[in-house]
Amino acid sequence: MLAVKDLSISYDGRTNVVENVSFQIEKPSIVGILGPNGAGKSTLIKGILRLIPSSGETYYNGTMLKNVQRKVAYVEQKSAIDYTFPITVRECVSLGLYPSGKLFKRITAQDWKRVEDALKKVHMHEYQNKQIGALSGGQFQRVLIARTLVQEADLIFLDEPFVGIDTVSEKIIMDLLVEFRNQGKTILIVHHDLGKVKEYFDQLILMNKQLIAYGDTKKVFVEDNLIKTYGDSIVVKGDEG
Ligand SMILES: Nc1ncnc2c1ncn2[C@@H]1O[C@H](COP(=O)(O)OP(=O)(O)OP(=O)(O)O)[C@@H](O)[C@H]1O
Repeated sequence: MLAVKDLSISYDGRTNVVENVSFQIEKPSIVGILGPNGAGKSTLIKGILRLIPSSGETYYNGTMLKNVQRKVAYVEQKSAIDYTFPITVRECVSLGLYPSGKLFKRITAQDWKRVEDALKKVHMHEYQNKQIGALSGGQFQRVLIARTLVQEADLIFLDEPFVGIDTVSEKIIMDLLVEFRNQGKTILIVHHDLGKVKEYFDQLILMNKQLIAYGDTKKVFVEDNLIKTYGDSIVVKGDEG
């Protein structure tokens, strides 16, 4: 279970961009984090992970999150990643073996087998010796998901993983995330395409600096909450399509 309590984050020490956010994810789920541009979605994830200073507390299965980092994976927004870094696909995935950054630990044959198996899962095995810079956006996102698989993370944070990627990659990733959820993992995804929300997410967190609503998608993804989150201009689609 993930519990976030009273999380507030400010970049300048004066104005909060995330304010007093509290929520709980009780069971293994695929959770969408939704809100307009600048709502603080990426900041919320970084604050939960303590990548930036935040006030408040975060627990995973009753333990403070910072004490279970081995079990937590984070795939940042594509725009924040340096594609020119000279590293092959299999080396990139192997970083998941030692998330604490012990780069020089010897990687055993068994470890490489795990890397290869993970690459097969995302249909990227034949690219394993290519440089990451040679991949398409969707292929690279699949490699990053393979890295979380190798890490054996139980709690996975993905920031806009489907932006600018092909539909084949999106389907491969989504199928794997469903498999992860069925194995007991929880995945939180910053997402902005409202069209696929009901299809993709078990639970939602709606926010606009403050939390608007959270819980089961069926209950939360309703017109009233969407207007509170996005404002009156939002066009809410009915169930017919
Ligand atoms: N490193 C930073 N320094 C200062 N301000 C920042 C920084 N990162 C984000 N902000 C500001 O914090 C607010 C929330 O940004 P954030 O990126 O978390 O929103 P978001 O909901 O993820 O937006 P988007 O959907 O556009 O990616 C915005 O006003 C943004 O300008």
